[in-house]
Amino acid sequence: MSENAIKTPVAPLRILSLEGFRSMAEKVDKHISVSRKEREEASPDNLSFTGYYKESYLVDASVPRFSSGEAKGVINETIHGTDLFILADISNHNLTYNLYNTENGMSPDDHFQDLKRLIDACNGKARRINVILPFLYESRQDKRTILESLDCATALQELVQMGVKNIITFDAHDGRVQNSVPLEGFDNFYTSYQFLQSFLHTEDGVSIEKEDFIVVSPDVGGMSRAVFYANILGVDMGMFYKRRDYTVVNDGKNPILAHEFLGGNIAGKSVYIVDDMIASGESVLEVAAELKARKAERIYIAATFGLFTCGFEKFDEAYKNGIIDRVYTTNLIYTPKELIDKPYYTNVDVSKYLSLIIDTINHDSSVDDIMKSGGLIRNRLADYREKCRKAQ
Ligand SMILES: O=P(O)(O)OC[C@H]1O[C@@H](O)[C@H](O)[C@@H]1O
Repeated sequence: MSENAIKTPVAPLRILSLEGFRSMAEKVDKHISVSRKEREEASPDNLSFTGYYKESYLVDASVPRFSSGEAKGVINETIHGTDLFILADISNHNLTYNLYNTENGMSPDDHFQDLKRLIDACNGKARRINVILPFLYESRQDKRTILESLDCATALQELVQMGVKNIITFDAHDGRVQNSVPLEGFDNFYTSYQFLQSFLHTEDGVSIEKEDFIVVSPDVGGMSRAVFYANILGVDMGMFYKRRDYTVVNDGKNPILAHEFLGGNIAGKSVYIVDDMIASGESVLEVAAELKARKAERIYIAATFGLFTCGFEKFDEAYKNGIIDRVYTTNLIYTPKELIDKPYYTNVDVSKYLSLIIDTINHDSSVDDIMKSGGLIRNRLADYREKCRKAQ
């Protein structure tokens, strides 16, 4: 029996989603409802907790706006004494609001402000507030090296000052940003199991043996991620580093002169390029082209967050020219239908994992086991290898 089935929850669970993340919240809600129903039916005596199973845990809330662009957070039902999980996708650029009679696209700042409005609207009534920001707001502005704003740390501090007790995120650009809020909970989850599961299912039959498969990080920052995959798969890894012109600054960044490769032989191998995010796509596509020039066989790109800030044209082209074979990103952020429909795209569903995380934290159980996915991955890989062996 899982720890969650025997430990009383901190307080009744409720889930409040910002508008841009409702589809994920609905999926998560369903998973929790189903598992709690099963748990309650399986051991009715263990759960003397009223309202444990609910058809839905979602809270009715909204953020209406004035025509000036100002807004307010409104919660339309009681959340008194609850363990409230607020979900926000600050990257959802598909939403708009009326600003002086023009449709203004929602920016990460707008979403973050709405998140704070809804925390404010709770008016101290929830027993505990947990915030889930899968794509951590301002995660790439996580350190200060010049006279510049330290946006991620400041935002985390703001949440904590408003009473947030746990901040939950995924594949943070640099997890050390949690040091900015040392006295409250900060959990950074990885989705390696969900990625490999989806990859092995989609690329059924592809050889993942050392002589045929290699993991590559497109930059130094992503190296530990690639090392994890290479270790668990038992294959080699390589990495690129960006050679930059430090005398020039464009859009706040030093332009990249070249992607230099450090690693073994690529020729004839399938390459799994792993990264935290695809923003413009420049990094992964340049790296893919470099790998193809080194005679890579197939090229798979796996990134937790697919922002695609410059659209899909360059990816379409790369696919058409045989540079890339498939792109995997998760549903932890808004995924446009246009992307879902691409022949080279697979969306990795993380909703069940997120529901397990919420359920576990609501029970105040340790998240250690769900964070450490090594055992699960090993079992899945063993099954896959056995299947491939039999098929030979
Ligand atoms: O090259 P694009 O896609 O614009 O940017 C994404 C990359 O920039 C880095 O900060 C990320 O970690 C990722 O490697």
